[in-house]
Amino acid sequence: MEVVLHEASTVPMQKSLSLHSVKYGDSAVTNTNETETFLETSNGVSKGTTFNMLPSDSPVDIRFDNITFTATEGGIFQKKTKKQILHGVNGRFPAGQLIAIMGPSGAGKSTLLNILSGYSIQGVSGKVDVNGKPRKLKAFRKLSCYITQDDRLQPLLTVAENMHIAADLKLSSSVSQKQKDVIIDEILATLGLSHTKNTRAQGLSGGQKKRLSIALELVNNPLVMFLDEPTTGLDSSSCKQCLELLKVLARQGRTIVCTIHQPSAKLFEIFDQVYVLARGQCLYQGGTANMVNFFVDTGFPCPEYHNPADYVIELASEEYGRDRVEAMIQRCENGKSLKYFEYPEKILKTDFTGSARVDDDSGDLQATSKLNQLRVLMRRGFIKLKRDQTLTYMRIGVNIITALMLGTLYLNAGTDGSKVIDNYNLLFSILMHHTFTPMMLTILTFPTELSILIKEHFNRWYSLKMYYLSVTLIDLPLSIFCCFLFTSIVYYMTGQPLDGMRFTMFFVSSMLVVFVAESFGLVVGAYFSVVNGTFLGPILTVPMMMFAGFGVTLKDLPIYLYWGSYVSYLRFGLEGVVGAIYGLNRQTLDCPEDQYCHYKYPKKFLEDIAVKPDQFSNDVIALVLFWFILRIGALVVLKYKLHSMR
Ligand SMILES: Nc1ncnc2c1ncn2[C@@H]1O[C@H](COP(=O)(O)OP(=O)(O)OP(=O)(O)O)[C@@H](O)[C@H]1O
Repeated sequence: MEVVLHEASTVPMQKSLSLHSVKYGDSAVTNTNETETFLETSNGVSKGTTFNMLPSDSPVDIRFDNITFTATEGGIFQKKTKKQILHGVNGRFPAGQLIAIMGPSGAGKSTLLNILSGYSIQGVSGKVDVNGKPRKLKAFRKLSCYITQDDRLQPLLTVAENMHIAADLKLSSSVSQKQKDVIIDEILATLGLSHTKNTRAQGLSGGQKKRLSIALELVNNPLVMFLDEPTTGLDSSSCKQCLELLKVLARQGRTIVCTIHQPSAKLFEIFDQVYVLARGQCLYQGGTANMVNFFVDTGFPCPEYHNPADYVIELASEEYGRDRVEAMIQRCENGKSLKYFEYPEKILKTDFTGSARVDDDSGDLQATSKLNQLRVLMRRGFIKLKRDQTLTYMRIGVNIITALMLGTLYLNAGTDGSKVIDNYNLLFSILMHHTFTPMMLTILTFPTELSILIKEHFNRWYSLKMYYLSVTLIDLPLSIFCCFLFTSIVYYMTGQPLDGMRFTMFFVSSMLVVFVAESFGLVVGAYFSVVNGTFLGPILTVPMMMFAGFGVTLKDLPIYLYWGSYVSYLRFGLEGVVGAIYGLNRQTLDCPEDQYCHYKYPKKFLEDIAVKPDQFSNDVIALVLFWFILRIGALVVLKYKLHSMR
């Protein structure tokens, strides 16, 4: 059967093809045994390709009434002010249509898109109906997806790997690997990405990245797609390809809503329906072709040879005065009027029987089990770790170089009774290394992950807890390896006692300090930007150093500041490593004949610095508690952050 894309004015909904369907995930893969030619275009990505995924459920019709959005402005210590962005807008986005939300910069396009997709929930009032019933957000999220303006892809993974990870997370476990491969191949072929399968996402062109972003969300066959400025950054040919592809997807019965800035006349024609915003109010809603009639009806016709898309933006920007804008808002009744829709009787359905999924808010948001999410995220994490060789080698290299430097600087300080203070300084330097290296690495790298997390989490790829657990686990092997390497080199070169027990205590204390510092970095990185985090991380670590007993010993700490030693994880780390080296009844230290050895007796040294040598188990418990609390803290901060952004 040949399905040819119709003109924008016709309304071909989902075709009834002779199909056999394979149920997968939320939807169905529907295989036709005939070729569909979607687009009559020479440069269209889909010409002659077979695209067999049709939505399995009834199409989704979105209607919104009296939508108002009020933003709260003002920082933590500033007076809060309210700013109304959307002013009671109304509208209807029927299924099977490619819809553009247009308007000048700041008109409220992204705000409206965010509200309709369910991404923005705070400060919103009004009503959104899905197939005639009030939208159930959980159910709606299960059948929709949001594609952000910036391409939030995993740059180190190839196109095929990105797709397989998406399929493994977004398709039910009952779908076999073979079926997933078929789905992936089909999507990539349709989007013209088959030849880039083995290219890493970072090596794709802007248009290919955009198509990959769409491909990833198509994996579970959503009925509704929201795209924020899908053509930004693309050349005119790529823009056309991208919009034509979206039109194909719309024609199959999906509701596709995009925000777009100022399309050329050619691009504008591709859309079925336009929704124009001017300062948070609806200026026009209806068929693309009818917009010119609308201008005539309001008494402000579009000048001859003028692109209607340009004209409407000029109008909305008030280039021809505010009164024209007011007249148009009134004429389209702020989006209530359906007069300018093409074939309103056909597309503006009122009978929505048989669309069960729009009501189904039962079960988890994610398609697969928690265990599967963790497994897939760990797999992705290890691939990234392996590919990000610069960072991985840098981490190993920094540990080796720092260990060699400290080893050379404090050569044999561990056995020499005249160098006990030097050795103490070394122990503190080691803890500084274990604090700053992992903390700064996390503060610098985590915020870049955050944008991908926000997109994937909103699109229901995985739960936040599983993502967080994977982040925690993935880094463990490399952190342990680096710490072991560092400890072994420093310990041996500086002549610390070669005793298995002492070495183990030393390594365990060091390792726990690394884990705590990493978790602290995660709390900071989850909340603050890279710039603020880079400033705050070290600043907040300085009091920890002060209260650890370095510089001012714990004995000399003023009583009113003693509490500080309990909140400083470095204090427990220092106690652990000092106990490992000078505790366990260490014998008298060697003292060179020509030297004065004030701390020849380790016991005296421990007394002077007020460190109890028998506290190792308490130190471990305290550090594990810090680790645990900070990890939970970072999860809470992340959850808050994801929630507050909505
Ligand atoms: N959370 C918020 N707090 C304060 N102001 C906001 C908030 N969200 C949106 N705004 C303001 O609302 C207006 C509309 O923003 P929006 O991002 O929706 O515009 P837009 O039409 O998508 O613009 P552009 O095309 O430039 O992306 C802007 O002036 C923006 O600063």
